[in-house]
Amino acid sequence: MTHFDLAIVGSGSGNSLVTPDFDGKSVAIIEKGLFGGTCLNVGCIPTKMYVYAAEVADTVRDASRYGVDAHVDGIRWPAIRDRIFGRIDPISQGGEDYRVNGANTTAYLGEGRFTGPKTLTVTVDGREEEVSADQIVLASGTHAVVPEEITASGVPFHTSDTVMRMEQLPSSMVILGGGFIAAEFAHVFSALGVAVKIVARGKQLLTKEDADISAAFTEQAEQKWDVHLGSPLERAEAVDGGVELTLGNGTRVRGEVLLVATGRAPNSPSLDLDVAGVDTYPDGRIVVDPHGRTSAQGIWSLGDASSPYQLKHVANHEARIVAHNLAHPHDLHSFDHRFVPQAVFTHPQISSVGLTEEQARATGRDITVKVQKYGDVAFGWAMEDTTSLVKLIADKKTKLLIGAHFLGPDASSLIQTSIQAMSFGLTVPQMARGQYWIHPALAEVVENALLGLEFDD
Ligand SMILES: Cc1cc2nc3c(=O)[nH]c(=O)nc-3n(C[C@H](O)[C@H](O)[C@H](O)COP(=O)(O)OP(=O)(O)OC[C@H]3O[C@@H](n4cnc5c(N)ncnc54)[C@H](O)[C@@H]3O)c2cc1C
Ligand SMILES: NC(=O)c1ccc[n+]([C@@H]2O[C@H](COP(=O)([O-])OP(=O)(O)OC[C@H]3O[C@@H](n4cnc5c(N)ncnc54)[C@H](O)[C@@H]3O)[C@@H](O)[C@H]2O)c1
Repeated sequence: MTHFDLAIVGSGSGNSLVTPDFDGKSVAIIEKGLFGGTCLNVGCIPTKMYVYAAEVADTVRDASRYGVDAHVDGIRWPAIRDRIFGRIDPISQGGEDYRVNGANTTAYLGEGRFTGPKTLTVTVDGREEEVSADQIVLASGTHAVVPEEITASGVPFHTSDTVMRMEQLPSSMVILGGGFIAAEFAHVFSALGVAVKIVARGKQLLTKEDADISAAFTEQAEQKWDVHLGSPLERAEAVDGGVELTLGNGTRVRGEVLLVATGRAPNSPSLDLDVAGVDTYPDGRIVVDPHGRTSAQGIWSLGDASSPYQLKHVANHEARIVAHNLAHPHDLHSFDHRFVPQAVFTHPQISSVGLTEEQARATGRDITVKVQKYGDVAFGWAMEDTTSLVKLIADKKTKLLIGAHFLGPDASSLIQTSIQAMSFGLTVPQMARGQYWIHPALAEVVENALLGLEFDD
């Protein structure tokens, strides 16, 4: 058994816990998969690199609207794939090497599980190694969940872990799920020329978004993709040249390749947490207090493993808080989950922060709502935009923004002023008229939305 000052399970956000506070102390990093975790290897980073390529293709296809004639001559999938992973894989490998050869770090490249209250056994190349530590951080993330109808059927399928490394582009793809991953990959693969068919059990896509955003997105999606909503999956079969899904309403949806995007669940079951006295919620999420402490003394958790948000910026924030708390036990900082934004990098792009209109009304507050079209500001004219919108929701009494929702180009960037105002308590009048808005930038759509919110005085 080797004893450490700190042991970390998971090299995603967990990797950033090795701060200068641990110089001169011993740290074990336990990682069973690709070093750097989900975001770097199979999540945010490669998906957005594909999204960018998809947008280049869409821009070319759309060029004639502006009097610029152009067309896509071809999509070189291997070139796109190899460019993306040619950049990412060395970063992952470099991160691993850095920890393997670190002055105060020991990397255990295998699966860890608790075999005692502060003891983990890690299986490395079939060998069992015991690691104990004064403090342990569980940054163990989540994995893709695949419905039993798919696993039991034996049909071949991809998840987000594998689909980006396919050998060649299929002619068609069935995507099961109507959430973030489904929406992003539908955009990527359709822009790259694949016929996309979406099967989602909800009545709309992205049902957790504000109802206006979800409805507008679903309407646009139905114009581009073959979308099947509101009927559960009944069975899956391998057919000549691909996979066929049969839905509860009898519809059959067939594609060369199946991508399953039906949510992600915590990796906690494989950690034998009960041995260490670490409590979990029924969904497997590790229970933590606002400082990141689990129910077991000296064991902490952060990121997807324990957070209500499966988002990298939240995992990064929580890692910063836990890194501080590990070194400053008498000055504990707390997670700030007041205004957590999110963006779906699909087409059109979507972003949100705060309450949906439905949630805002449910609080009983007197609210004011403004929907502002991109097409009504100068830059929107330049873009010939007819479908993009901003929806702001404010509390009439406090004049504070309580929700912001964007659907359209640059949604993930345009929302930042709203996040900032909500985080720092700026009122709508302060935001709208207490600063300049560059003319004729697209951000004027936010300025106009703010000016459209109505207050009594
Ligand atoms: C396709 C996709 C796209 C995404 N895009 C975005 C995006 O654009 N923006 C965004 O904010 N978020 C995005 N996310 C979510 C984001 O990737 C996660 O929120 C983030 O990676 C969570 O970080 P983490 O450190 O908590 O967990 P992870 O990065 O998942 O790291 C956990 C690590 O722990 C390891 N591990 C688990 N159990 C054990 C064990 N027992 N022993 C040893 N090692 C173990 C795993 O192998 C993994 O490497 C995306 C996710 C996916 C799947
Ligand atoms: N841009 C981003 O920030 C980004 C991008 C991708 C993923 N993520 C994170 O990763 C998480 C996982 O993404 P996701 O799209 O897999 O999950 P999700 O929760 O966003 O969507 C899951 C979808 O699958 C459906 N579903 C669940 N079980 C099903 C079943 N048995 N049969 C049919 N449909 C079923 C749900 O109704 C839902 O539409 C997201 O919640 C998000 O936090 C973030």
